[in-house]
Amino acid sequence: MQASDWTVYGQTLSSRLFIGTALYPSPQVMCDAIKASGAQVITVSLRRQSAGQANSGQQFWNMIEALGCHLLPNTAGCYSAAEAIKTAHMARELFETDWIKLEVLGDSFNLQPDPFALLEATKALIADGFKVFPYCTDDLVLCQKLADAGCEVLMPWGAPIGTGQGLLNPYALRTLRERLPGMTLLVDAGIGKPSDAVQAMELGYDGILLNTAVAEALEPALMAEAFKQSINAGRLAFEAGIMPKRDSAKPSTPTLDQPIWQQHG
Ligand SMILES: CC(=O)[C@@H](O)[C@H](O)COP(=O)(O)O
Repeated sequence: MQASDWTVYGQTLSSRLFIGTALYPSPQVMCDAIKASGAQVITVSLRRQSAGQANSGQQFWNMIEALGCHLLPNTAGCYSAAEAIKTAHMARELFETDWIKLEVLGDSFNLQPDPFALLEATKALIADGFKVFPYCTDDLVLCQKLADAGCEVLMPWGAPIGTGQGLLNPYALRTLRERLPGMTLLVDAGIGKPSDAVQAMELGYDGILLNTAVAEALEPALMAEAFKQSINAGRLAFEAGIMPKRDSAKPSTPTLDQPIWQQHG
C-alpha cells in the first residue's frame, strides 16, 4: 500500500523521498539508485556538478535529464547570503525552475546553516519569485521566521550533512511538527539508515531529503529501495494513528466483564 499523495509548492507527488546526486561511484550507479528510490525530486548542485570534467559533466546531465524527475537545484557550499542569492539566480536560468534548496552555511566544521544569512537570503529570493526550500537548523524561532517570510516548505536538519547520525534532537523536531502544523516539513541531512527516516516520518514529517546514506552504501540501489520502503512505512504508520505510550500495563486479551470491541476516541 502506498501512503497518500502530497503537494509541494503546488506540485503533487507520490514519493516522499528527495534524493541527492553527489558522491556516487559512477553516474550509472547514481541513476540505478535514483530509480530504485522512486524519488520524483532530485537535488543538483550547480557549483559542484558543473565544475571540472567536461565530458563526464555532460554525461551526468544527460542521465539526470533522462530520469524525468523534478530538479531541485541547491546552493551547496555558499557561505553568505549574497553568494547564495547569486547562485540561486544562476540555477534558475540554467535549470528553468524557480525551486531552490537554499543552503547558507555558517560553519565549516559541521556545515551548520547560518540562520541570519539564511533568513536574509530567503526574504530576497522570495521577493524575486523563488520557491524556497531552506536547509535550516531545528530552531523553532528561526523556522517561524522562515514561515513568516513566505516559505511553504522547511527542511530542518536531522544531523550535520554526511554524518549519518540520525535525528540528534527528536524533541526539537517534534516541537516543530507540533508548532507548525500546516507547514510542509522535510528532514534534510544526517539520515544514516532507514530507521532514522522512519522515526522522522512517524513524527509526522512530510518527507526526507538524503544523499550520503544511499550514495556511500555498498549497494546504493539496494539501500535506495530500503529507504523507499521505510519512508512509506513510516508515513503509513503516521496516517494510521500511532498508539500513545502508556506508563502502566493495559491487558490486550479481553476478560469476561470487558467488551471485545472498543470504540476509539
Ligand atoms: C544532497 C544535499 O542537498 C545534501 O546537502 C543534503 O543535505 C543531504 O545530506 P546527507 O548527505 O547527510 O543525507
